[in-house]
Formats: sequence, structure tokens, C-alpha cells
Amino acid sequence: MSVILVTGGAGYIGSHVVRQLSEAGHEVVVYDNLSTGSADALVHGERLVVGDLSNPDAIRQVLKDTGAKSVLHFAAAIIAPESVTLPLKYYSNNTRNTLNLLQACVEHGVERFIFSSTAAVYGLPEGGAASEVSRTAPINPYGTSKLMSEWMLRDAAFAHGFSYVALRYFNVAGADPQARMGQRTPEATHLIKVACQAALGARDGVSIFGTDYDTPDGTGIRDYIHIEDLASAHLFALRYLERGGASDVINVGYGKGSSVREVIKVVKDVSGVDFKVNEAPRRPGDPDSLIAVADKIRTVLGWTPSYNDLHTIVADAWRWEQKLWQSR
Ligand SMILES: NC(=O)c1ccc[n+]([C@@H]2O[C@H](COP(=O)([O-])OP(=O)(O)OC[C@H]3O[C@@H](n4cnc5c(N)ncnc54)[C@H](O)[C@@H]3O)[C@@H](O)[C@H]2O)c1
Ligand SMILES: O=c1ccn([C@@H]2O[C@H](COP(=O)(O)OP(=O)(O)O[C@H]3O[C@H](CO)[C@H](O)[C@H](O)[C@H]3O)[C@@H](O)[C@H]2O)c(=O)[nH]1
Repeated sequence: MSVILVTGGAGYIGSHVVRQLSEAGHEVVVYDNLSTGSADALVHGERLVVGDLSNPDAIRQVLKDTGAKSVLHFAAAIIAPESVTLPLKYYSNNTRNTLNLLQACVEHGVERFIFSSTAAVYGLPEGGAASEVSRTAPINPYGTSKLMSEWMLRDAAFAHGFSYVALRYFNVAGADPQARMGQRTPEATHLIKVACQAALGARDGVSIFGTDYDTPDGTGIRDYIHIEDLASAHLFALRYLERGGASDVINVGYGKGSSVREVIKVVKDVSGVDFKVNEAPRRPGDPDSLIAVADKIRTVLGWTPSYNDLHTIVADAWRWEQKLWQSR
């Protein structure tokens, strides 16, 4: 079995995938600049090469040294609202750096590529749910930067004869059920993390961004998926490509939505803390509702989820957040 190169493998999602790959017997090398990731997240002592995707020579070197034939590409800037104010950061770190990586992969004969895409490519899907054939019309530069990367990947794979899966994640949340790893960035903006921090007293409370959306309780609806299930989708995608599966774009979600108010209620129930909640204006670039049509991942990859329950997602996020807080 050849080495698997994982960019951004020291980050929140990448580190869960790296752990699952190691536990499945794969040899993994992580390439990460540690801008938001942490070497501590590599719990099985996987090799870490500290480097930046803006450096094409360093990428070529790591591909040459490892001889990797499979690449999983997580490294990116990920905050949708920030991308509205700092678009060029997103086109540079997400689009241009993906181009650097693809160029090096082509030169080194990489055979399989798995890309972290996002539901943000859909923008405002009709009826609030998106399937892989829904129109892509991102409403923030983050989504656009990822869609441009998907296009480069599609065209490069066609021209140069490698295969890929672009996984469009919906809202990834929760943590390793054993609390070995989770979302570490203290300034994270994701709702479940923010609400857990509020329950711990690490934040004053939670702001609900918009209560006038076209949804039953007026707050935004998202399809929250447990990080363990999201991570396992990558192992299914890799096996699919290793068996000769054709390149494809696949949603990763559960196909059901929860509102901001519902999430906050579950965090209060799980933590037992009645933290402060205030109603604030809409955040720029936020759609009303974003839910996956999630049939394809089951039929094409044979993936099935094991943690499909908001209470479980929040309980695992809460356990991790407490651990992080205690280790300050
Ligand atoms: N978290 C979500 O809800 C979500 C949803 C959809 C898609 N995604 C995608 O999943 C991927 C991983 O996201 P995450 O939540 O784990 O974020 P993260 O910030 O925890 O991880 C990103 C990792 O990439 C590294 N990195 C960033 N820029 C780099 C560069 N130029 N060179 C080398 N390393 C670099 C960081 O140090 C970090 O370890 C991203 O591509 C993101 O767009 C995330
Ligand atoms: O403090 C907060 C944080 C969030 N929200 C609301 O909670 C929902 C979820 O927001 P998150 O910030 O948790 O996640 P996003 O939906 O903005 O974005 C996430 O999921 C997207 C795909 O659905 C992208 O992939 C993106 O990278 C990832 O951050 C939204 O309605 C948002 O307005 C609040 O009300 N208060």
C-alpha cells in the first residue's frame, strides 16, 4: 500500500480522517502549515511535514519523498463570513493553492485525489435542499473559491488521467467520541462550538444571527453531520477510487436540518447550562436553509452513518470542549 498524503491533516476534519486512516492500516504523511492545525491532533504519531501550499517546490518535494499516489486535500481557509470581507485570502489559499497542489500531483503521477468541498457551492438552493445536480451558485467568496477548485480538479483529472472524488460537506460538527481530538480554534465561528463555549463560560453567550429567515422558527437551518461519519466518508471514497470508481462529486450530509434555536436548546440540555442567548441581525453570506439530498453517497460509495443524531453530535462536542477548557 502506498503512502497517502493529507494536506491540512493537522486540522479539525483532517486529523479525524488521518486517525481513521491509520487505524485502518494506511501509512499517512501530513502536509500542514499549522496556521489553524496542531501537531497534537496527530494522535498515532503520523509523520508531519510542516509546509505551506503556497510553496510549489515544497509540495513537489513531499510528493517525491513519499511517492504518494493518493492525496486527500483538506488545507484551506474556511470561514464563510470572513471570506466576504477578505475574498482574496480565500482565492489565494483555497483556489490558487489547490492549483499549486494539482500541478505537483500531475507532475508526480498521483492517481487518486479526494477534495474537501462544501455545501456553500450551492448558495441558496431552491427549497433549501441541494442534490449534486442542483445549480451551483455560491453567495460568498468561500463557496466560489471551492467551486473554482472543483472545476480545476475536474478538468485536470480529465486531461491527465487521474481520478477524484469531491466531497461536498454540509455542517460538520462534534468531536472524536473518545475526545482525543476536536475543533481547537478558540475563535471558531461554528454554531455548536460557540454554544458549547458559551455553556462553559468561555463566551458571554450566543448570538442568533437572524430571526427573520423563511424557516419555521425564523432561524437558519443546516444539516449538521458528526465528524466521525464525515471522516469515514473519506475512507469509503478512497476505497471506491482504489477499486477503479469513476470521478464524482458527492454530498456528505444526513439529509435533515436543524434550526439555530433547536441546536441551542440541545446544547443547553446536554450541558445543563442556561447560557445567555441574544438575537442579532443576519450574518452576511448566510442562506436560510442548507440541507443535503444525501442518497448518492449511499448508492455510489456504500457509506452509512453511525452517529446520525443531533444529541450525540452535541454531547461529543461538549465533552471535547470541556477537555480543551480544562487543559488551558
Ligand atoms: N468545518 C466545516 O464545517 C467544513 C464544511 C465544509 C467544508 N469544509 C472543508 O474541510 C476542510 C478542512 O476544514 P477544517 O474545518 O478541518 O478546518 P481547519 O482550519 O481545522 O483545518 C485546515 C487545516 O489546513 C491547514 N492549512 C491551511 N492553509 C494551509 C496552507 N496554505 N498550507 C498548508 N496547510 C494549510 C491548517 O493549518 C489546518 O490544519 C477545508 O477544506 C474546508 O473548506 C469544512
Ligand atoms: O454564533 C453563531 C454562529 C452561527 N449561527 C448560525 O448558525 C448556522 C450555522 O452557522 P455556522 O457558522 O456553524 O456554519 P455555516 O453554515 O456558516 O458554514 C459551515 O458550513 C458550510 C456548509 O454548509 C461551509 O462549508 C462552511 O465552511 C462551514 O463553516 C447559521 O444559520 C448561522 O447564521 C448563529 O446564529 N450564531
